[in-house]
Amino acid sequence: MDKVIDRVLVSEEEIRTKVRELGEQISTDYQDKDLLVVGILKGALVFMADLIRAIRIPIEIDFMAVSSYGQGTRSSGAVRILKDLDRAIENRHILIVEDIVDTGLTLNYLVDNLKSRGAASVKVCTILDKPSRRKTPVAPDYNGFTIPDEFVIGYGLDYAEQYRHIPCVAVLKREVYEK
Ligand SMILES: O=P(O)(O)OC[C@H]1O[C@H](OP(=O)(O)OP(=O)(O)O)[C@H](O)[C@@H]1O
Ligand code: HPA
Ligand SMILES: [Mg+2]
Repeated sequence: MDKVIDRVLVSEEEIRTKVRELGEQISTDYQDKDLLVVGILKGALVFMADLIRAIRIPIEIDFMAVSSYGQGTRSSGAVRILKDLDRAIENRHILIVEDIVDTGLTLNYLVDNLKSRGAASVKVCTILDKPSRRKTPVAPDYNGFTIPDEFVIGYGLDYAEQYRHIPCVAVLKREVYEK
């Protein structure tokens, strides 16, 4: 992996500690509420698996798959639903789980989309936030780490569908995508 990793941005240990804190906070905020945790595939897979095990209240989970990045490092801006929720979400409290908020276009689309289905509330938990690249003013309700404007891989995040399995968050070497 040294061939593609420029440097580690967030270590496994830092992620572990942060996920525990986020799980505690969410458990407190949603106690006595009917919470549906919605993971956004594929990027959120790893974070979702860790986060739900740090939540101490009863929850249900579901998944959506959307794609806007395709093969590259730039968002196309057009969000496509590749897999939708299994059930209706009317009057339910929804927590969207994302790996990263970058331009915000994916999240903006998802929040509007789920609100329009009559959810009681729609909030967002992301492990990474890259606010310097926003094209639309959205902010996560829960955030693990604010990161600089660099393309990152690992902990679910890919470059051209690769490197999702790396257990930390690392900066991708520029020469990998500037060939
Ligand atoms: O804030 P944005 O600029 O919209 O970027 C964030 C989104 O882009 C990535 O998904 P992607 O479309 O690459 O699909 P993937 O999760 O399958 O990698 C990431 O997982 C977020 O969903
Ligand atoms: O930095 C990133 N890495 C991987 N996928 C992404 N999707 C948005 N930003 C990123
Ligand atoms: Mg991607």
